[in-house]
Amino acid sequence: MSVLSVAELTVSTAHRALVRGVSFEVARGERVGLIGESGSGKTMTAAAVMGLLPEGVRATGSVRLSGVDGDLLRLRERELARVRGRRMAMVFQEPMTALNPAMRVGRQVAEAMTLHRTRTRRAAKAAAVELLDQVRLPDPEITARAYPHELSGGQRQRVLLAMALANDPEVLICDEPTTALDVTVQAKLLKLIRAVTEERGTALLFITHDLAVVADMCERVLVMHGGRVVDAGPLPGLFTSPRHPYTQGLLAASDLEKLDEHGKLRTITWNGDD
Ligand SMILES: Nc1ncnc2c1ncn2[C@@H]1O[C@H](COP(=O)(O)OP(=O)(O)OP(=O)(O)O)[C@@H](O)[C@H]1O
Repeated sequence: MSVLSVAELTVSTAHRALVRGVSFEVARGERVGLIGESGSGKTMTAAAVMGLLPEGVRATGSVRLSGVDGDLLRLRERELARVRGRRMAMVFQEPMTALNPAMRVGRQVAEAMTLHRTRTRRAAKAAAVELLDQVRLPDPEITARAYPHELSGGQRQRVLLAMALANDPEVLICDEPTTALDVTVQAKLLKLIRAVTEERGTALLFITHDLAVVADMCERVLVMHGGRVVDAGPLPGLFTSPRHPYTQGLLAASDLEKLDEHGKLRTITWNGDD
């Protein structure tokens, strides 16, 4: 059963279309990758789903989330605010802009819960420490009292992941969550995202331009080009025997020789072994 259903999504400014007629479904607990070159419309697709489009950019079509009546694109901001962060949540590329620099991280995680009234203030405080532990932050009680600037980039991304998971959303959207991190930190965070979504049965829409990452993370992939989904299919099949010329080109520009026997791309190495 699909938990997220996007149909004929078009996102445009007054002058041009940025996303054109995109349709896809994500099943409960499924991990779906959204790939394509820079500017292909991945972020705009996610922003439309989350109702976070920038000023002057509008969406048409429909976005449905299981358990929510009606089309998210037609909900009022107040109604949408009840869904966002509760039933679906997002982790962005740059954690510093998503965190409040003047608030201790434990409190920010707790507020994600009290805002939606899923926990009382006292319960949220304890749950925040537990969440920081679940995203494998060291000394969670101490980390909870830290300010964002006191943490490393990888640790801040873990805090954002904890906030995103705070209300146990059905859908988690990650937009290039590891791009700003170095390779070993990136690998650990990816493993964590995979583990926590698997444990909770959270559906994942994972945006990246890195084919190796999507091959490791996702069960299915959508390929975007020029605002459209030009190819889609299960992994590793779509990468081991790509049919669409655009997907073939993306793979040729990556490192196809490094496909291993399971069809996984191996462009990322962790000290030579994984
Ligand atoms: N605030 C905005 N107003 C108008 N157009 C925008 C805005 N932000 C991005 N765009 C345009 O929308 C198109 C799609 O951009 P989008 O960010 O969705 O691509 P992307 O595939 O996520 O790329 P990247 O991998 O670089 O993030 C691009 O042509 C971009 O220039």
